[in-house]
Amino acid sequence: MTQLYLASGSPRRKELLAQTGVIFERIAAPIDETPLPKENPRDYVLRMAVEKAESGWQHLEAMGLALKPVLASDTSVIFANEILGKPVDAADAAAMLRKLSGQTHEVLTSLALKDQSGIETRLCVSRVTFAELTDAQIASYIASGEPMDKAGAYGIQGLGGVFVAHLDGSFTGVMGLPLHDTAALLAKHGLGILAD
Ligand SMILES: Cc1cn([C@H]2C[C@H](O)[C@@H](COP(=O)(O)OP(=O)(O)OP(=O)(O)O)O2)c(=O)[nH]c1=O
Repeated sequence: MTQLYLASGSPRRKELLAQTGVIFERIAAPIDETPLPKENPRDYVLRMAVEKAESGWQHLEAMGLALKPVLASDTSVIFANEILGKPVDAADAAAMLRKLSGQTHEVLTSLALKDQSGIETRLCVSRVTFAELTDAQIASYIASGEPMDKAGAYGIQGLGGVFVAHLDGSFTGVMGLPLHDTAALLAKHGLGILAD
């Protein structure tokens, strides 16, 4: 029986949550992902997860589904205090990858768990250092199609992993769902993943 709803359309989040063995269903959680003027990146990613979880909860209520906890998450790449979301086109992806080349950036992944008692959040912060990328490498990476639906225009779990010279943080967090933080949050709400 379903223990949890995942308010996400991300195939990465589905795959990562499935690794825990929790029995879940995915639900829609449409929100407006536009940052507020001068919004701090940490505030932004936390607000996105909260809005996705609230939207998912409303969807459950509207569909008459059982009110089980709703988990949502958001991933943004932050470089020089700028929020790099998903690229809008190939030129945008190339511009993002040129910025990240040879530099260290932060990947922020937020979690929000909504249930009848309220909503709880967590923030996972990772630091990722990219190797220097040539224009030819950037062009061939974009031609692979991998960057387009990913924050910061790369996927650490795919071909983009070859750009990552160093990671200080959570691999699963960078990929879209930090499993250590997720397990801790779920355990607090009675959804233990491993026996204590
Ligand atoms: C940095 C990075 C991001 N990503 C992905 C994870 C997320 O799916 C995406 C960031 O976009 P998000 O807006 O966080 O998520 P989403 O729109 O894909 O899914 P939903 O809002 O429905 O949950 O970037 C990777 O897959 N690998 C990476 O290394």
